[in-house]
Amino acid sequence: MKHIRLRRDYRNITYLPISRVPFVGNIHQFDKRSHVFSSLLVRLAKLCQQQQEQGCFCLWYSVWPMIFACTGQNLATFINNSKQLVKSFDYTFLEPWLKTGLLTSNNAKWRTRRRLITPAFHDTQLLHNFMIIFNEQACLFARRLDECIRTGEKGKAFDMFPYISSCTLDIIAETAMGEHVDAQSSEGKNAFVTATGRVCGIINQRIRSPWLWPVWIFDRVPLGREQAKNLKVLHDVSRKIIADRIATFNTEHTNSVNDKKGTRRLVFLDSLLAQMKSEQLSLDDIQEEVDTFMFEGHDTTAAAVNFACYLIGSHPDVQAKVHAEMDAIFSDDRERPCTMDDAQRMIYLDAVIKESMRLLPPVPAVIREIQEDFVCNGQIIRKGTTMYIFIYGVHHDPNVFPQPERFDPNRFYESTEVSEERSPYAFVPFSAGSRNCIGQRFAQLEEKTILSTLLRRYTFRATQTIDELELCFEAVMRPDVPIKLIVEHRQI
Ligand code: HEM
Repeated sequence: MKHIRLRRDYRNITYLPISRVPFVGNIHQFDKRSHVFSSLLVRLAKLCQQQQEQGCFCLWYSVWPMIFACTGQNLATFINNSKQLVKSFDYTFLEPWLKTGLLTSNNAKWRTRRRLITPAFHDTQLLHNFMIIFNEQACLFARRLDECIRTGEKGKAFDMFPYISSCTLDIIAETAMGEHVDAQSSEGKNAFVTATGRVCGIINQRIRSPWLWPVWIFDRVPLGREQAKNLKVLHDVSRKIIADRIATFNTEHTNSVNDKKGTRRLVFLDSLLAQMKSEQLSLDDIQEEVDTFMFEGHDTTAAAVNFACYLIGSHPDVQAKVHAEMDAIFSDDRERPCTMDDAQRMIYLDAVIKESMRLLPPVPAVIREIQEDFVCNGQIIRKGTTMYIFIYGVHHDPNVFPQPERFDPNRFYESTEVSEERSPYAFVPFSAGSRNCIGQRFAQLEEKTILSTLLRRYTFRATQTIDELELCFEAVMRPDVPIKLIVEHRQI
């Protein structure tokens, strides 16, 4: 009965030109190949932006409806609604690793945690420490690229992603836990680094494979056992680091706060430990938040930097402008660390980063479970429905971004009337509302530091078109075909 009522309620948004089979829904059209399924979503988003007022489409996972919101206008009606902040079933796949940390928790627990953790992301002393870490790791990354250019065949294209990913992993491990995991120097020999990469891969694979969703099946198959083995490595490491930090916290904490040249840099973990007593956080509570930062703060920024390098490398005119901005800020100094002031002066690079995240958003969708009936642009959405905030679709709405497939940083650079009139929900790479990304400022500073370090030294040349990348909408967007860039030293 419930299904019949839902079918009636959603009939206006299910007319799209793909057929639905009773009790199967659209499952038969969900291609196993992630990039093929992703391009179906892109096609449907385009159609509903052209033809519909509601700006959303519905796919049926058997008898369960999944609604994809594809315009900023329909996000506005529910993204800020305090009753619609609950994450969907999909996030339970993260729980074996993150338990119920900030990303996966809901309701009262999420509210308390968000209140506790937010100040750490606005702490100037912490951000200052983080800038030092960003710079150290970005320089190490540049040295690795130098080596690559020196030893590789000159002018040969290669995949930069593994280098970028090790850099962002080193950064998040040091800023979250104060720990050097040496992803950039250990060449895959560090068990923690290997386990992080493997667990992220397994989670994505499980999301794509419905037969692995039931816990009682997943725990018994080789993939589930492999995840458990790798998670043990991750949990053992983060638990030991936290325990060690607690043991020395009381004595060293005062030094670090009072003396900026203290022996140890304050990191997120210290901020949580400081609240441990007053807010009665347990060791488990702290561990789930540290693990959450490790997950959310590593792959997302790596994808963002990778896509930005690719798009810069595909547009020589844009690259020339970024180079000119770098020269204006740093003149010909390739080594000076990037400061907060420098980052603020990178106005064009800022527009390039934003336009990259519009065209290729690192998180292509976020998913909520509707908690009570509500009306969105005249369309009733029922309690229990899975609602996708389809960030990729929203960013490609031609009514807001004319010629949406064109990479044009001027959309964010020149403050035109159009951009001022744009809805705040038309560009949401970090989601929006009270459940947005807590690490947004951190990520922007990290990206600017890494990109300015690279763009002072190198020129990128892309060798593929966007279509050739075969984009896959997973928890973090990834190209199915690795992005290959030619990296050369800049001629001064
Ligand atoms: C370019 C990089 C990043 C992008 C594009 C990004 C994007 C997002 C998005 C879209 C969400 C909403 C997720 C959802 O509702 O399911 C989110 C949440 C979150 N992000 Fe990020 N993120 C980035 C970097 C970071 C970093 C560096 C950190 C930590 C240091 C971080 C920590 C978090 C956390 C903890 C949440 C959950 C917030 C909550 O539910 O209250 N993110 N991020």
